Amino acid sequence: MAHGDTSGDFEKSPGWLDWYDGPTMPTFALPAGAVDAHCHVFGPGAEFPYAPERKYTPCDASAEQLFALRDHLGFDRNVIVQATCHGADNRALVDALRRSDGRARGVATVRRDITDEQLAELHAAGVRGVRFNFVKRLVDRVPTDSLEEIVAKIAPLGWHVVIYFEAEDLPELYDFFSGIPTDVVVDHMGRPDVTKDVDGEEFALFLRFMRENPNVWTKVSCPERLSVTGPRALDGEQHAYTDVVPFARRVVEEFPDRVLWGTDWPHPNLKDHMPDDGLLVDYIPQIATTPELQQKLLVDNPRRLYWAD
Ligand SMILES: O=C(O)/C=C(\CC(=O)C(=O)O)C(=O)O
Repeated sequence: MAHGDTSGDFEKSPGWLDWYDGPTMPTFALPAGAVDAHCHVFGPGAEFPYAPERKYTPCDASAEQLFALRDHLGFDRNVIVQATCHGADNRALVDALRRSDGRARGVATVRRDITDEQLAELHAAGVRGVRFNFVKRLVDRVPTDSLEEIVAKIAPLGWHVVIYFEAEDLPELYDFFSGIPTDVVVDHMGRPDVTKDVDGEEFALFLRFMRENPNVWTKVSCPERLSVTGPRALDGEQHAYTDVVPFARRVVEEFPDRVLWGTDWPHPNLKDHMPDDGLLVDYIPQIATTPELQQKLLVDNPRRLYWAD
């Protein structure tokens, strides 16, 4: 289970939970061509140092380890998302994309002074989007000021914008997000508080946001991050995270052509437990209940967004 201290000059944040070693083989057979549309690579720190401005230091999670997990779980492809521990230094991401033989696309983090040449280089490596993190514990300041400037630069490339925020911040950011002209992908359904009613005001606002903005997609991922009651995806549990299921199912059923799913491996910043990724895959049929919905969620939608060319 332990992956040792991070190599190089880095020491993991206190209490850091390492990714689950030896995940089970999922019972749910993924459809051919399935995409894990939200995962990360971390370092290795000795080769790709963590960013000085990071809010946490993870354990290493290399491209080889990610691709081994992909093959074990039965995914065909990955979308690798830049995490805040690497800041706007996309070298680990680009290295992983280049090693993937075209089987991974990326979402980068860039600063407003990025040049067209640098963007072209990222595009050639397989980057198709930029991520803006509005989760306050992960960044020094929310990127409202730089977003418009960066979007103007990436829109001509056909890229989209990934936003990560907490449900309680959506009211304040609603109009701003609604003004983004490119496709927009919201991480983890905008992190709903699942102790609240799925028919309540908070989640209704998120559903309205998707309804009013047909360019908005969302990842129905990370039940392990959102769940309060569990049960956890451990010890063979086939009905994990039941409190998150109604939220994710609602989104999949109302917006079947604008949903994505990913493992979130190596699951940064989990405090409570580290899920068995095989059992996380077994969570999928609880939220996408028919083969048609599964095909859209896992194959058709991510391919349309990331492998259109
Ligand atoms: O991996 C995720 O999606 C969630 C994260 C980490 C993250 O997004 C980041 O560091 O950029 C979180 O909630 O801490």
